[in-house]
Amino acid sequence: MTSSITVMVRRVRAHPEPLPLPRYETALASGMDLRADIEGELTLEPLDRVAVPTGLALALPPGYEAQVRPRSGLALRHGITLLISPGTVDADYRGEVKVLLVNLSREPFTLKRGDRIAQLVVAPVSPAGWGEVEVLDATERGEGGFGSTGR
Ligand SMILES: O=c1ccn([C@H]2C[C@H](O)[C@@H](COP(=O)(O)OP(=O)(O)OP(=O)(O)O)O2)c(=O)[nH]1
Repeated sequence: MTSSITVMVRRVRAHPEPLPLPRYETALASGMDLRADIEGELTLEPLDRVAVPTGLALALPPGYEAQVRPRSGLALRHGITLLISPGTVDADYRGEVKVLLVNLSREPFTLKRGDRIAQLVVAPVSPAGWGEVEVLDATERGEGGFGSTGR
């Protein structure tokens, strides 16, 4: 069992019926579902793109990020998928977390208030510096990529 960290969260939209905070649905889940904090409904026509508000602003501890990732079920059922995946929420970002969606289906897609539209994965990050060299160390993979190991 790994220890958990505390992420400070602020609701940025006042509403008489606030949405529940994201939570892990199972004991070992890595993502917490984000909900659409919209008034009523929002319809995306085919190829429409929109930054859907979640109503949440975060203060992640230094050394952490949050990744906005698609939910596979949503993509499969409705043909709607995240335009930018994963999105990155930086530890110093204090604005509202938004989910970038594009409707890739041929049909309009309607979101309702509280629909779970993406998942948030909180993860540690290592700051990296550059070590510039003329020759990189040899590895088994070498320059092979993009399917070089077969199907
Ligand atoms: O799916 C996303 C992606 C980003 N963000 C917020 C949090 C992040 O910290 C900020 C900036 O994101 P990013 O660094 O990806 O954007 P950029 O295009 O590089 O803009 P900037 O110049 O503001 O960094 O926008 C979201 O709310 N949802």
